[in-house]
Amino acid sequence: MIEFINVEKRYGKDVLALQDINLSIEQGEFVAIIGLSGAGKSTLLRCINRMHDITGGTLLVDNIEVAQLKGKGVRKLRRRIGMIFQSFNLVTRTTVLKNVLVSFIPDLPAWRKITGIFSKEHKIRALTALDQVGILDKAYVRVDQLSGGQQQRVALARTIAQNPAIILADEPIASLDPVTSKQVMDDFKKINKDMQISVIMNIHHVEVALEYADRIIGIRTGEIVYDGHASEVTPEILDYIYNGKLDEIQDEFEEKEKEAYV
Ligand SMILES: Nc1ncnc2c1ncn2[C@@H]1O[C@H](COP(=O)(O)OP(=O)(O)OP(=O)(O)O)[C@@H](O)[C@H]1O
Repeated sequence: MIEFINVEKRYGKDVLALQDINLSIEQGEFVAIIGLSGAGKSTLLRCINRMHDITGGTLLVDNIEVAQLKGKGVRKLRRRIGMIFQSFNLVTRTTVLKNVLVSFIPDLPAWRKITGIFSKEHKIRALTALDQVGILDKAYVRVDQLSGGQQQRVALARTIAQNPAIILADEPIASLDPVTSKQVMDDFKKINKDMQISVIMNIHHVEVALEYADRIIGIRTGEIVYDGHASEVTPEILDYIYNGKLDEIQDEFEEKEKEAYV
């Protein structure tokens, strides 16, 4: 469970990125965070795994106060929390399997780290993760030979191979076309339902958020202005979250999607 209690995040003295954040996310939820650019979505996500430090309030992950953790504690926290980025963060010159195996490096004894020899168990876990996202047949293919959607699935396999309790996804489909986006979102949904992994996702595509997430959190200038079930989100609520600019944003995305097809 993730709990934000009166959380505040400032960057320097002047930028108040998050304020009065009170939130409780149970294990196994699929949550989409929506809001205008600059509203504070990434900041909220990145406070959970301590990529950013909060500057006020309390943030608990499974009853552990994240701000109190030191080196080893932070590493342990991050083993429980997978992170997926828009840009996939893969080593493209090497194989899919090697990219997934990389997630085991922190678990290896020193001699294995040096020789780069992974155990049979690690290989089985990596191949199982690839199977779970439907790209087992690509295990020995170089990443740079895959499509964007396939690369995002490799990133997802690398994350689930760690056996995380939570996956944070920061705009995971922003650089994908609509068809590929759907495949990747289906993977997230499957992983969430089958493995009970919590998924907390920042997403610009409102209609995708409403289709896939169970719960929507709307952020506007650093504050939560909506927190409820996806089925209860009305056009008025969206209008408020997006400060009346939703149509503008949708047009912009449609343009970008057209470009992705070219
Ligand atoms: N490292 C930083 N240093 C200073 N200000 C920052 C930093 N990161 C974010 N901010 C500011 O904090 C606010 C929230 O930014 P954040 O990136 O969390 O928004 P966002 O909703 O994720 O936006 P986007 O959708 O464009 O990614 C913005 O005003 C942003 O300029």
